Amino acid sequence: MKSAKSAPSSAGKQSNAKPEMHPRNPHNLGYDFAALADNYAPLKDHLAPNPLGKLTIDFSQPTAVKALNAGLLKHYYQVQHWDIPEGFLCPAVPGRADYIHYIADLLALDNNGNIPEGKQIRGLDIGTGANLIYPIVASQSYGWSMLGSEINRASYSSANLIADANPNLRQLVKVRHQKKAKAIFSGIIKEDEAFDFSLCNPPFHVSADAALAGSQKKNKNLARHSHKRRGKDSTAKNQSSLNFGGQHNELWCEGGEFEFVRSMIKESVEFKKQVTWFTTLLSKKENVAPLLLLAKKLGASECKTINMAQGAKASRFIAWRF
Ligand SMILES: C[S@@+](CC[C@H](N)C(=O)[O-])C[C@H]1O[C@@H](n2cnc3c(N)ncnc32)[C@H](O)[C@@H]1O
Repeated sequence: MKSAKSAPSSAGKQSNAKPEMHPRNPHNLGYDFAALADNYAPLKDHLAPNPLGKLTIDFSQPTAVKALNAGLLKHYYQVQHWDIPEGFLCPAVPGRADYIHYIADLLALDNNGNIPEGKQIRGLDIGTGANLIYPIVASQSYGWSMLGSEINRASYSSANLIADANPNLRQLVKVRHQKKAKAIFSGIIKEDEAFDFSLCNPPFHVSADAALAGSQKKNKNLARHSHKRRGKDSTAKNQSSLNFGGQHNELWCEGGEFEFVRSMIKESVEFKKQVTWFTTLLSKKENVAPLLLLAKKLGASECKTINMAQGAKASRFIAWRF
């Protein structure tokens, strides 16, 4: 494995993460809106000073969040053309980047503490979404080859369009359509393929109703914060708009994230010779112990929980290998 960077001493740390982003995360210092807009002009239309006179955007407005993302992806990841269809999940880039940097630390454990870089490192993103966010960050941060899988036709087409529109992505990123409703790895990983890791941001709600309620709660909070930040009236229109998008079938599946990851762990046994580290985000802390227990029962030789934090928000992913 080629390596240029060393993992920080916190590499592979399994608990008590500090409330800050990964040290290599370029979004650690917050958004420099002026610099982003200089590099991506459409963002200018969405900038306004907050009550303290600092430039910001209205985070409750989907078009503003989308413009911020396009600006971030251009500035930090050399993505010249990025767009998603209306209503699809618009990712918060800093948190997604954290997952990738912690995976790099995980891989460094088997590489004398050095972060492996280059296209010989292969990653698989289960459910890459219409936005292709993880393959973008992984390929442009570390030069890794990434395969994204996606079950939703429209998301699959959108992810492919993004890769096609950017030669730096197309060189390293492939997307495959998952045709089987219940499959995770099967139909995606070919017999002669091997991956250093898989990652996943699973659909986490148990039903369409729960997904809708979750989105509405999130948007209400954002509209309230945005109102405070910008000293503007928060309107009913703001509160009902889906700022971070997320078609319901992107955000929910039968049984929620627990069932999704349970299937993933069970299916991972069949692919244990082809994937070194299996990983997935878990939004609910209480799902960690039973799912890792299942992995152990099915023969995993090593299991980890990697805690992350973006400001006040704690998150985590689990990792297992055979
Ligand atoms: C929460 S979204 C994550 C999207 C994107 N990775 C992100 O982080 O913004 C989950 C995605 O998984 C997709 N999905 C659900 N089941 C799947 C499966 N069995 N195989 C591949 N993708 C699947 C959904 O269509 C959706 O795009």
